[in-house]
Amino acid sequence: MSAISPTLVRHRASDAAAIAATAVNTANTASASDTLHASNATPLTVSVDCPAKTNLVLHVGPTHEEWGGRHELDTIYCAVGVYDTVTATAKQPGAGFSLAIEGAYLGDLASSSADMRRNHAALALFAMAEAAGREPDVALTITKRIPVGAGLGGGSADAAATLLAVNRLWDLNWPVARLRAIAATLGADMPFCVTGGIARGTGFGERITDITPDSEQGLRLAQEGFAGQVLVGAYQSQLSTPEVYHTFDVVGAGAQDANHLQASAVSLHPRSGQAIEAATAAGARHAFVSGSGPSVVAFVPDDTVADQVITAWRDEALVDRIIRAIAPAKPSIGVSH
Ligand SMILES: C[C@](O)(CO)[C@H](O)COP(=O)(O)OP(=O)(O)OC[C@H]1O[C@@H](n2ccc(N)nc2=O)[C@H](O)[C@@H]1O
Ligand SMILES: Nc1ncnc2c1ncn2[C@@H]1O[C@H](COP(=O)(O)OP(=O)(O)OP(=O)(O)O)[C@@H](O)[C@H]1O
Repeated sequence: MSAISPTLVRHRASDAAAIAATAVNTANTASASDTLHASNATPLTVSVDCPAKTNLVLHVGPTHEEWGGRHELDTIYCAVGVYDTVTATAKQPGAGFSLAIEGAYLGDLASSSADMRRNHAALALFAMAEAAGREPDVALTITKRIPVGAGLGGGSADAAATLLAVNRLWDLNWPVARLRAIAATLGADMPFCVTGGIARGTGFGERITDITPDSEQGLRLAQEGFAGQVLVGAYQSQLSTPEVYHTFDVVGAGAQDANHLQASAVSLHPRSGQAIEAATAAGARHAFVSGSGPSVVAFVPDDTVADQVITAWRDEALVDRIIRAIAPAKPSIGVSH
């Protein structure tokens, strides 16, 4: 795959909201007549900006049949300020659901064979409808900015955003614990994505213990450089999470790797390993494969080091796209009537 010159994209929640306001439906567009006209009571459209996730530590243990063959994990999740935006708009009763996806980097979501009913956001809507005993008469739009199949939990973020949006759209106001319980039936990363921030994940990743910034562990992580400016090195190619885990079962973890999946991700996508070495040499405090990869996350202490890492990645074309963001980050919910 010839590397294109990486483009630099900056993300702030306000940017995400602004871009979301101009989202244009590109598939399965909801017809205007399906959408309920303005009413004075409940919100008609709820918009959620939901950040990506990375893993500051990802220790992988044995598989468990009762978890569908998933591995036992002990991980530190950290939400990263690259945001997808999901909007949920009430439709006429019986109109059914619709899903539109917009964005410049849609990966395999752009293919005509992508089944909208299997999209993680649609699955989250169906799970909420079942739990609430309602029909999923909601028009969903997703504005994607989180690279797809990158190890950044993009699908999980969209699913979590949908849970949060529908919880508000239908005035359910269910607590986080209930939303996380529904999220855990959909995917390992999703319960964390409901709240973002920093948290420990155990089980297959779904058992969440929040780590607040002012806690001893939160302060220690910040002192170690796991907070502030982050550079994400993203790629046109994707990695399959199941394939990375299967490769881990063969090659194991790198002796010094905090992310036990790093060695298998790099064996499947060597450019990620080169990007980690270049970022470290350029002064990054931490550089590692994000989750199951291939994207690379680099925590940098200041603009000078950030520019050095960007130059190193660009000069040697070690990544295809560079995203600057802040970590940790949290979802934000907006309501319009
Ligand atoms: C790699 C991580 O992103 C790290 O946070 C997650 O472990 C993966 O989370 P995810 O993509 O939400 O994973 P799921 O959608 O639940 O599972 C996808 C596939 O990944 C593998 N998988 C996932 C989680 C886990 N603890 N062990 C696994 O072996 C399994 O093959 C599973 O069928
Ligand atoms: N809303 C969505 N956004 C992104 N991918 C989705 C979505 N819905 C379904 N998918 C599918 O899920 C697959 C994994 O996408 P995703 O971006 O979540 O990967 P990932 O970031 O590697 O996930 P994780 O880090 O949780 O393993 C993609 O191949 C895509 O086809």
